[in-house]
Amino acid sequence: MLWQQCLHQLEQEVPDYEINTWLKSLHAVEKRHALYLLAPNTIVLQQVHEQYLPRILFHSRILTGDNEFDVLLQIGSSVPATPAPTPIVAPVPPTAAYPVPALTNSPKGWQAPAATPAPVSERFANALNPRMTFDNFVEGKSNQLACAAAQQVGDHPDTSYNPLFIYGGVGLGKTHLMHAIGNRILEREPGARVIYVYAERFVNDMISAIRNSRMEEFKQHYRSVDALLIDDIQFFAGKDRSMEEFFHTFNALLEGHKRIILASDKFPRDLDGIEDRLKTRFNWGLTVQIESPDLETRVAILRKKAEDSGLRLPNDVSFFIGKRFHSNIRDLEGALQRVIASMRLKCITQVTMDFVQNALRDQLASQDKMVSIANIKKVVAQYYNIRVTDMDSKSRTRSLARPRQIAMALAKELTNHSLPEIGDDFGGRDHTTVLHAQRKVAELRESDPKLEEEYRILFRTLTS
Ligand SMILES: Nc1ncnc2c1ncn2[C@@H]1O[C@H](COP(=O)(O)OP(=O)(O)OP(=O)(O)O)[C@@H](O)[C@H]1O
Repeated sequence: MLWQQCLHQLEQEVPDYEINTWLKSLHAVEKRHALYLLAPNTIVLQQVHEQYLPRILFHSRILTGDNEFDVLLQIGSSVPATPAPTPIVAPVPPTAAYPVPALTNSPKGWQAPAATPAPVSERFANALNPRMTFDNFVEGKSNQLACAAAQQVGDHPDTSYNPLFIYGGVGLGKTHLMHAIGNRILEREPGARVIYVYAERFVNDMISAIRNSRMEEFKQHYRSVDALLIDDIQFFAGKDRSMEEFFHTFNALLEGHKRIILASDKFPRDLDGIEDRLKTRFNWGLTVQIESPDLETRVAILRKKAEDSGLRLPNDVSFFIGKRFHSNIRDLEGALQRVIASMRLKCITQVTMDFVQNALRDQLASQDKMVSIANIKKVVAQYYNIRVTDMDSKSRTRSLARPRQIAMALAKELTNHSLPEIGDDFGGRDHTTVLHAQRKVAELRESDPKLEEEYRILFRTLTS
């Protein structure tokens, strides 16, 4: 039960693929003021130890309210009958940005100093992820504006971009940018009170504050910050009391010239179930969108992430992965993580196309099902209100030829089929026709905003 609650908290801070790859492979046993986490092998043990242990310890102590609660990590499938006499792995020093209670090494294991109960406000606190910074955020056309605005807000306390509202589809970097802003503020003003929370956390904190008659403390906590960053604002939809409380928090912060940074999956006006007075306020500062990254940006992100993990990806491999995992960056990262995990398991140091195709076999198969040429033809035909058979016909009428060209360009961008294969699938056309279509569409996307918008809509429909 405790581990499930802990995982739930971690799911708000750690990408899904990391949760699935590392944390969900642990078997948890709670025993005598300790949580034993049993790892299936040394790779998982090492990764959990290096990356997540301070957070797990932090959440366990907050959740149990026991500042001496231990988390013990070991390999195996069962817990020894008596508690381990020495720490199974050495504690990781907590990072400054993440409020892990101070740890000391003791004969019993890891222990917090007995006389330092967590401040009550920590019950409401949530931390910034120090690994999400501007330095490791790769800029491209799709996120340039959002990134510039975020840097501005992080660098200048007196910015007029207040609130900064970032919106866009899943896994495109909104959360990363928010953490980067928070980390930048702390870098420049180490004493600043910066709080990052998911809207869900704000709501849960409020519910528990009401239940425990700590509403004043809750208000004080959220209204006394220098910067408040709230993610997934859409979660407030329909939660009237939370919206009311947030409305007052928002006003108090704005009046005090404190920074507010918000993120959501939609443009403020399109947020269903959110009060109008809030939507209007969301637009008072600057609203920026993050869009799906293009292939070059995906490849650049992939390379950066691989390099950060000490891996050099050959050109063909990075383009292959970048091309196949196109819908969002979280999936792209997931693919890379899977490749790295397979490499570690098989003790491989050089990555090849064959190895990657094998390591990602299941993911590629499900991608293939989603974005087949047949599906692209169907979706594009529906969108332009023409028949699917028109995609294969010889007609050169503009109303049919343009959608056909768009479908070919999408097939080139979203599938791994070669030009001749695509040509074949479009009524047996030559590969030069596909190449021409691809170039024409690229040119039109630059010069014709309407076509650019249509292309983006189709891209999103096919990849979401
Ligand atoms: N431009 C980028 N450069 C480097 N990493 C990125 C970039 N954009 C996103 N990422 C990474 O992709 C993952 C998903 O990003 P993030 O969690 O910020 O997405 P999100 O837009 O907040 O998604 P959701 O709405 O699902 O919460 C994170 O691990 C993040 O670090």
